[in-house]
Amino acid sequence: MCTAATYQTKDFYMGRTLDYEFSYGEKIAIMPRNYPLQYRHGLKNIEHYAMIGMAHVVEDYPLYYDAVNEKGLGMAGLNFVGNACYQEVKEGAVNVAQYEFIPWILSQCASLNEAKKLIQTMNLVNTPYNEQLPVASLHWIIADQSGSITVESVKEGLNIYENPVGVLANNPSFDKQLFNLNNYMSLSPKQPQNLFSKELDLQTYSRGMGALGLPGDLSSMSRFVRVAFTKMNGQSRDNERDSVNQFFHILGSVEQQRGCCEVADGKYEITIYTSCWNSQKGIYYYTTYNRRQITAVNMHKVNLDAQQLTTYPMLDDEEFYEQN
Ligand SMILES: C[C@H](CCC(=O)NCCS(=O)(=O)O)[C@H]1CC[C@H]2[C@@H]3[C@H](O)C[C@@H]4C[C@H](O)CC[C@]4(C)[C@H]3C[C@H](O)[C@]12C
Repeated sequence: MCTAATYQTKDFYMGRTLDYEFSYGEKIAIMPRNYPLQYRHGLKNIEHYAMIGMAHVVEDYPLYYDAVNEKGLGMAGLNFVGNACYQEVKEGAVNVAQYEFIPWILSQCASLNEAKKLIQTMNLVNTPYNEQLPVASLHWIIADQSGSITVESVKEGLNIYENPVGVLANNPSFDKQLFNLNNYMSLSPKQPQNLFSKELDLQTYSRGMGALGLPGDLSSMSRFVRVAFTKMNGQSRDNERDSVNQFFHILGSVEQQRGCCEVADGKYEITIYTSCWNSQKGIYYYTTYNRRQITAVNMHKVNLDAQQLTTYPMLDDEEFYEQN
């Protein structure tokens, strides 16, 4: 399972949890403007926007899971197993392999509006990166300060949904996730009133009773509701430290602890990492299952006019702060 969210304070933040039972080996990868970005089906854009994100890097090529570009447009791919369906390669079409979708958009689009237009021109195809790697079954959230969309390639074609919540989880399709929120409209951070019956003297005997009914399980439908509620009601000051901290708390509401979600005998899905980027500043923050300390990589600290990819290992060891 995975969950992605956006968050607006003074700056615009976005990120995701990456939940899985094994890791492909992740790195934080900065693709500078002159990295020779070539596409599988013949498209090329040599000079492009720079981007930073989490990727599995093969042969110096970043297979991005999530990333943000220097213009503040961000994107994350989340599992959409059983629903994702890509096209066959078509002669004469703008064929974009599923693993190229993130760099294809982020290298060319400075805003969500530009992304919406570019997506209309694309034929998203099922080409795998190589024979060792499967075709990933994903759907995507794309967002900047102006809003969010969800992109789902299904057997009927490409669906592009406005995403007014700025949240994405896994199955089912986004329209159903959004509709499901109707079931929770009475939830509130305030204490409830007794609307149950005038004849009964019902009392609020604990704080937090306004959110009674907020689903606490790990299913994606429930995580969608939980993150939406936490994000929509969460409060923080608007400076960097408080915004980033608050963002990690929002996604912390759907973290997966080892042991609670068994996917095969003795195999458990966990939150391998959580990311949060500041779209304006190009800073990519992350925590991992073992490293709760927030770690930051700033894309503007490398030469963004270079040609080579810069990668940083995803640090995964906890450093306890010894106070005495
Ligand atoms: C498994 C990851 C998604 C995690 C997730 O959504 N879990 C939910 C599980 S469930 O639905 O609820 O069952 C996805 C997100 C991004 C994916 C990776 C990226 O798409 C980049 C490449 C794409 C290649 O085709 C396959 C390897 C890969 C390196 C992908 C491996 C895997 O599919 C990743 C890592």
